[in-house]
Amino acid sequence: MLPELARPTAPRPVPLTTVGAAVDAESVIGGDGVVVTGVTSDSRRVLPGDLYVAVPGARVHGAQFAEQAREAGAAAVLTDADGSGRVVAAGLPVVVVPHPRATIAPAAAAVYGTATNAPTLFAVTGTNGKTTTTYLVRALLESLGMRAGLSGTVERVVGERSVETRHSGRLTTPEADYLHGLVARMAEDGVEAAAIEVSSHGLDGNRVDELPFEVSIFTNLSQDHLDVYGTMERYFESKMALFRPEHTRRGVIMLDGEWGRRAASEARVPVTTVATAAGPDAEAADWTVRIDHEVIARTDFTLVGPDGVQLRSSIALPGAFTAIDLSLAVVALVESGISLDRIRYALDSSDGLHPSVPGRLDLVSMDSPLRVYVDYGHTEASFRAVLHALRPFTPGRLFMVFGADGDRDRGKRPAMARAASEETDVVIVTDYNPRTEDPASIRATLLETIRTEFPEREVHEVPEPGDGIRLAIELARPGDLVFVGGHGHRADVEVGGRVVPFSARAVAVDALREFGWLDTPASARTPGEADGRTEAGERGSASDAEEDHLARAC
Ligand SMILES: CC(=O)N[C@H]1[C@@H](OP(=O)(O)OP(=O)(O)OC[C@H]2O[C@@H](n3ccc(=O)[nH]c3=O)[C@H](O)[C@@H]2O)O[C@H](CO)[C@@H](O)[C@@H]1O[C@H](C)C(=O)N[C@@H](C)C(=O)N[C@H](CCC(=O)O)C(=O)O
Ligand SMILES: Nc1ncnc2c1ncn2[C@@H]1O[C@H](COP(=O)(O)OP(=O)(O)OP(=O)(O)O)[C@@H](O)[C@H]1O
Repeated sequence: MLPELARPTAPRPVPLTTVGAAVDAESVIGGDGVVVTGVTSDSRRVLPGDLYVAVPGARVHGAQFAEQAREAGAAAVLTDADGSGRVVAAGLPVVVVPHPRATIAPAAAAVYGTATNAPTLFAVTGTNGKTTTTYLVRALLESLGMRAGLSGTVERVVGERSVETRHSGRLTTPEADYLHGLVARMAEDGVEAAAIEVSSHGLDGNRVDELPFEVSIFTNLSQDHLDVYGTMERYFESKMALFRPEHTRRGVIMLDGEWGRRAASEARVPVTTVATAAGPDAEAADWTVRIDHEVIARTDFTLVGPDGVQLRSSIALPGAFTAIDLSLAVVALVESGISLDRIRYALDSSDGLHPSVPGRLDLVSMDSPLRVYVDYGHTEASFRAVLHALRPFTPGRLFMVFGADGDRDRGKRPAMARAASEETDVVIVTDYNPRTEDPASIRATLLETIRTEFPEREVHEVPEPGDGIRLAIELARPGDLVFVGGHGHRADVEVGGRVVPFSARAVAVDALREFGWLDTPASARTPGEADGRTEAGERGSASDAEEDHLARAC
């Protein structure tokens, strides 16, 4: 059986006492002569020789799984005083610390050696554009002939190998033990640089501690996650933790808007700023982006930097925001020491960047005269950015099929409904990913805003998302465009706490065929196909161990 993707294949044994010193342990019980070769905070991922970090969580104390960890071959456990009794009872050596979650990263760094042996790491944070920008960083690196890695909402990638995030714990920013293991594997595999999505929850939960980011990108900030943070101020502060010397050497910040300006002034590391040339922050910025020409399949732009240096290029995606995301990626690479001339040469050689960003403004079929896009956006700002991008290329009606996340920031729902109503002609409200919430009440909130504030807007309520997508495609006429917001790359949704298979892309392709928009067999792209990679299995998928774990974890 192959090892997991988030583990080095040739781990080195590290004395438990060394780990104890790295985490400033209160005590190490029974650790003499014990060595560990890996670290995990999930008992279901334990491999022989591991240090299992038993974290007191919101739901359970990880020490409950000490026995299970021992049976899987754990060599020792790191936990707090509350958990240590159970570990001793399970017959394992124990390292005791006051706050186990905060010590996952230093323990993993000590075992995997990631503080000194890691690819050049780029972090991307912000409300919208993290996934997109990490894929653009990776595409740029690959266009320079560099071996690249990635970690984010869609997948974790080491060179040609990848594992989907839904099969590796589902978090955008995984736990620190996973990330350090992944970075160690990248280093072992000759990956030269990698892009990592950093969520605010990841920062709060110490998931990116001890990772030596070279450059961190701030894309933007708008309303999201207020169920957790309460105020935008606290949400902002959580993101700003990334821009401190303990996390990153430098920052690249999109200046446009109040939060961008504040991010630039409150960062505690040297920052380089980017702004749109037409915006009010252009004068103050180190780099500006000007949109030269937009067609639906391509956006041309000029990036102007210090001393007038210039890059004229294009991205094969619609929307000014995609050129902005690419500009941030270019500036981050320049800040890491890669010359702009080298980037220009690479982009000129391929006539701009042709990235594949799974589930972000994803055109479902090249062969259909009706354009249907599937997108992962689930905030007002992302709805507006994407719909503005599509509107100029829609001679007919713009349809939007969407719903809102359950168990997440309820306060953003009216603003999402407002954006959908203002920017489109026909709105179809469906369920999206209700999790444990009552889907009818989520729909009711969205519909109330639409019917009260936009009484003229054509609106349909269709609970089942597949039926909603089918209705849009059935009603559409030549010249219309259908935008499905929310599902993006996802292959499932959570309903009543159960994970149910659902692919908006697959439903859309079937509906295009059913209503006569596609005569030929579907040519729907799968994630990665457009950049030459194919299905997970062919491109070097997760190991059996990883898949097994994941099946159980889901
Ligand atoms: C609020 C939050 O972030 N919670 C995370 C946290 O949960 P928790 O503290 O409640 O942990 P717990 O379930 O009590 O378990 C305690 C410990 O026991 C371990 N355990 C548990 C069961 C078992 O059989 N064996 C075992 O070892 C767990 O791995 C954990 O270490 O630690 C868990 C283990 O890593 C995470 O799965 C969980 O994420 C939950 C599921 C979650 O939904 N998080 C979201 C909010 C999140 O982090 N989202 C951001 C993206 C946001 C965005 O931008 O959209 C992300 O980065 O993904
Ligand atoms: N710079 C940007 N500004 C606004 N919207 C953007 C920007 N970049 C991408 N988007 C759009 O925002 C939505 C989310 O994009 P993406 O998944 O890249 O962001 P994210 O930060 O990773 O979000 P999430 O954490 O929810 O996955 C998509 O609709 C995407 O097309």
